[in-house]
Amino acid sequence: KLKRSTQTGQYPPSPPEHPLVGHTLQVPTIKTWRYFEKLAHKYGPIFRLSLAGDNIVVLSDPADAEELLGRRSHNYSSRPPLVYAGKYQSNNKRMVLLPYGETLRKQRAAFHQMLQPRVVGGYETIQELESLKLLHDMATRPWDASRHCQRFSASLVFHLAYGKRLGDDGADLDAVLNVLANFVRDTYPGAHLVDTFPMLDLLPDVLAPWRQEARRKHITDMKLYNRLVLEVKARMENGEEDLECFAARLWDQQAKTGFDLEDLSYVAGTAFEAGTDTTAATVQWFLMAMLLFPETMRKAQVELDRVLGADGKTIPSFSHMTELPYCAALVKEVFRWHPAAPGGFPHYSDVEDEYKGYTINAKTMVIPCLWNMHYDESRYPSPRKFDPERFLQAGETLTQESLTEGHYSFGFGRRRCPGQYMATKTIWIGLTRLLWAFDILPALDENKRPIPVDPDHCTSGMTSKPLDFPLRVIPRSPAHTQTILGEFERSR
Ligand code: HEM
Repeated sequence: KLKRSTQTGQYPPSPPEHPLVGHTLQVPTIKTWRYFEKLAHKYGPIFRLSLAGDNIVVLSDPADAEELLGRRSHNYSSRPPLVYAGKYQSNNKRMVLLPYGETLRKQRAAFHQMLQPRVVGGYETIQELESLKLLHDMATRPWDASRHCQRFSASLVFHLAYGKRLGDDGADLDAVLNVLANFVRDTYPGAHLVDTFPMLDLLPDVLAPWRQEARRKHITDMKLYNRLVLEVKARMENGEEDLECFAARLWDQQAKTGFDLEDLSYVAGTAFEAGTDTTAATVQWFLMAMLLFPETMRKAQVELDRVLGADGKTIPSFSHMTELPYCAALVKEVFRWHPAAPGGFPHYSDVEDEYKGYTINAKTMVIPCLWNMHYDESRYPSPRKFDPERFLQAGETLTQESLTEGHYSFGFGRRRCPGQYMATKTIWIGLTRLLWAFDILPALDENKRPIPVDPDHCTSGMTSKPLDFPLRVIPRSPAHTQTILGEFERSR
């Protein structure tokens, strides 16, 4: 629990707290960001919570996040330590959970090399191929939209990491989705008692069965990730020298980076873990937005027909991006309207700091609440309305990089998402092609009335996506379907 410091200023405001357990019993474990929204209205853009022994400061104004997590990033670039998921399940090597230091620096450098704006153009072929498969799946099995979104994201990042596609029902897909499900569960706040009471880590193995369980998960994850990167190595040795994927680049540079098999496996695997759910959630939020704000879909389709012709013969590709400003604005509005990680990823401070007259203790979890930033009336008028026009009025020139700007969905400072340029292009091609190909409409009940959908019906956790909702995905014309089926056949 926070104690009043003697020399420095006061702590940020906070709701009344219990003398022993702080705010632990008040903070809901589901849709925590909506609770943060209420607190920000009452206590302002910087407030404090004390949760199960952790000091937390929640930031709701991007200017504060840019100052603390950006300009003062030397102090706010760590992550809260997780004994179960970080130390044992990940052997202190999983990037998303790493404290600030040498291992993180090396892993981020490897990511940067593979994902900086200058090189992401190299992945366009993969993105066009996987988004074509998404259209094909939607056209042939429209009732399974949510699974197609999952597959699109998983297969794309898998392809990028290991240079091969995920089969529809292959063992790889199940195995990697299983690792992902474990990871999401085990890093959720409160998932393991030892992370609330780190003292429990002092217990010997016989009294701490959770430790063996976490180590077993590490071994299972490693078996899969080792196999995948070793397969890439074998392919390179068997003559596929031009294999274009993360794992291949990591093997190329191994002498320089000094990564061992385990490091290499984690770096490639991390791309998959961090990139899959976030991308899938964004596509699913888009589908829901189209049901709720159909006029924005129509406007995008008018723009697409003007640029590509209304005959359904030309599928949009990256070469059309600058001619489609409304589609780009719509993509940005999806990131704004429902960020995939609405609560924000926690950063962690190393030493005590002073900001706007407040003391922020060492070892404080600093959470940039993306939801509050995106629902600030003064920045985004009528924030609940999905309105791409808000990004067009600024009159900015459109570049691929600008898709990451104007919203905060990729976080802040030195821990900002290293996949952001790749991710925005994936989302752009996926969404633009869906808009070109389909009318995305509410499902109808037995009386032919639209079945309402509610964005509040969503999952909670580090990422959030809508719970399955009914919808109709209808090809815009037989010619559109013909083009999709024809192009898909040619791509096989
Ligand atoms: C729409 C898709 C995506 C969204 C919304 C998203 C969002 C985020 C956010 C909010 C963070 C935390 C930033 C912070 O701590 O301030 C993050 C971290 C991360 N993202 Fe993404 N991401 C997406 C896709 C991807 C992809 C495709 C990759 C890799 C290919 C990726 C790799 C990572 C990694 C490795 C981290 C951890 C960085 C660190 O801890 O230093 N992400 N992402």
